[in-house]
Amino acid sequence: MHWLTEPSPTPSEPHRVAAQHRQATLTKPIGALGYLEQIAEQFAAWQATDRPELHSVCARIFAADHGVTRRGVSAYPAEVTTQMIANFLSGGAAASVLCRQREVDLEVVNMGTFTPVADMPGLQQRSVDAGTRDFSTVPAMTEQQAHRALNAGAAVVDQLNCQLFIAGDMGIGNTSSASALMAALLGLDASETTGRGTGIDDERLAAKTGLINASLSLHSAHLNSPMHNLQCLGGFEIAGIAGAYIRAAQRRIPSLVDGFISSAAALVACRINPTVQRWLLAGHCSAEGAHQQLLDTLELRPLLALDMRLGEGSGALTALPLIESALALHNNMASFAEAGVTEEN
Ligand SMILES: Cc1cc2ncn([C@H]3O[C@H](COP(=O)(O)O)[C@@H](O)[C@H]3O)c2cc1C
Ligand SMILES: O=C(O)c1cccnc1
Repeated sequence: MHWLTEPSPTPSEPHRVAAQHRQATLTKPIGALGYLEQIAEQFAAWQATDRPELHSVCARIFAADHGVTRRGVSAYPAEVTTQMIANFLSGGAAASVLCRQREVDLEVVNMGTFTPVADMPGLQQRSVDAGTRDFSTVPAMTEQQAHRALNAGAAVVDQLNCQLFIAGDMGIGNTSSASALMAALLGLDASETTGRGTGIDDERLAAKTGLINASLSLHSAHLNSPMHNLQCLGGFEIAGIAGAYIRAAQRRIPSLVDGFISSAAALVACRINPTVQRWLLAGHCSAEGAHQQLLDTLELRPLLALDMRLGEGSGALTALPLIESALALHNNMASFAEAGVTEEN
């Protein structure tokens, strides 16, 4: 069997049940901590313990350039991708600040930019090619490139030693790729999956939507499997993130999914290997309009909805304190018996 389709382990149902029983003994009305209780129970199942803890979180930002940027689909020029790689590593990007604040280990993975990026501490060079090709005229990648990008994502996760993985994305133009993938995989019109990304106006949004629909028609004969969708419409960073989610699930490492782009990568991952879904948790719902539907399809409930639309892992990193609170409550609250509080009638 190819590694991509190796099933991930099943999270421990007995430990989920044990954690549910513990929640029922804590000094609060039954269920009163709402979704925070289910998060603690989910971590119990993932870690196969009734007292789950979270000490080590790793974030990896996958960066790549997109040929489709030459069609004016983004409010920003493609060179921002490489400029932001330096900004992540010098500590000035949103993701850098949030990682510092929460003591999250951060590295950037160069999956393939138009211009080479010099080595820097914290940068992994895993370039597949100098950016993808323009998917509005040709397939974004060859099948071999798609596999190389998926393998690179897996290799990143193979090096990790952590209890929770966060993937971030950086790639000017990548909302076009994500929207095209979502439309192709869910059989939707691009008008249902396409948004403003970095903030394009109405006119450019209409052009972006039209371009994606035309691209779906162009590649229609080939859009017949998750791999072929990824190859025709994907980005190297999206493929890297998909490969990372698959390998993380296989290694029993849960992934906290970020925004629209990483969710599109999660959809690709789950279509390649449906057992990945049980190792995913959604950090937030992005302001990119189609994200909620994507999360519904993935059966993931976002922890936050703050109108963020940045990517980089920023939404997932912002949600991290809620997970820490869920686990602290689960582990440290007193039971009715310990506190001498009378239980329900
Ligand atoms: C300075 C800057 C920092 C970013 N960090 C993430 N993105 C986000 O915006 C891009 C996607 O939007 P579009 O498809 O419209 O280009 C991606 O790079 C994504 O990571 C950024 C964008 C900019 C401009
Ligand atoms: O939700 C995201 O990941 C997103 C949305 C807009 C631009 N960049 C990223």
